[in-house]
Amino acid sequence: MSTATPPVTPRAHVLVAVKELHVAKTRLSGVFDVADRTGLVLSMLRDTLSVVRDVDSVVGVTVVTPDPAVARLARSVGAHVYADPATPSAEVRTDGQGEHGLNAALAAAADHVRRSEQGVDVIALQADLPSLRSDEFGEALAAARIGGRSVVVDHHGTGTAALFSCDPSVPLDPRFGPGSAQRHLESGARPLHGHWPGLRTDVDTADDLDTARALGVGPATRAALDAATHIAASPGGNSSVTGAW
Ligand SMILES: Nc1nc2c(ncn2[C@@H]2O[C@H](COP(=O)(O)OP(=O)(O)OP(=O)(O)O)[C@@H](O)[C@H]2O)c(=O)[nH]1
Ligand SMILES: C=C(OP(=O)(O)O)C(=O)O
Repeated sequence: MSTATPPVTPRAHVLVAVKELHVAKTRLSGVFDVADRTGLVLSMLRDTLSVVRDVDSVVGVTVVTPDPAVARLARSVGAHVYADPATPSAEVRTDGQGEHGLNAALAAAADHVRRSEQGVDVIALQADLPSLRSDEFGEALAAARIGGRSVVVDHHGTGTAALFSCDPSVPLDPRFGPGSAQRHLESGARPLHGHWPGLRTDVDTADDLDTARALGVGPATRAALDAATHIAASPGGNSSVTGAW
């Protein structure tokens, strides 16, 4: 009789945070009206979740949100919801603590997942990755599994597309917010190197949207963009024709 320990199959749980829709994607407010902006946020979330769920070894996805419409969408595609008590909106915070609510909610959700699913890898992934491909996320996850805490820096080189904790003894310790790449690296997260343009392209501005469109966006985002009324041109971007993306 063999006494060899069977290999442990890696399992991952992905956390995706979305704030209250009425204050989401404010940097796109000069481009889309509130209804179209809300539609785009939900559509990018739908595409991001759909890709992540296709990745082998992803055993769970949790959307961290105070927003009921976001929670409904999450449940409708089989994701869990971790209720984040609404904090004062980032746009009205003047104390430099606008991201405190986000990081506290992600850390609490990560602890909750780790208590419920022993030994699972935990990843905080941006919600606005309409060009994400499952092979990119799978490769990044494999690289993260070398161990500890690691980070995929976004396409601007300043933000964080994804933060991984692939060691149950290492807390996720999220430090999202403007300039978060540097904070994650300075706090010991290992940078993951790979050609993952879709994973790195989080969409906050009209120029980001142009970058994502050039890569190709998922079907929900495509439909939202087709349906949207483009209210202003992207300064410096390709979207100079009002009404056409
Ligand atoms: N659950 C939760 N999610 C948050 C919170 N703050 C930000 N987020 C989400 O975290 C991600 C990055 O946030 P931001 O860049 O601040 O917001 P954004 O809506 O992407 O864009 P802007 O409004 O233009 O800053 C987005 O998916 C947000 O919806 C929060 O307090 N709670
Ligand atoms: C909050 C972040 O993202 P965004 O680029 O959406 O501001 C971040 O990169 O930490």
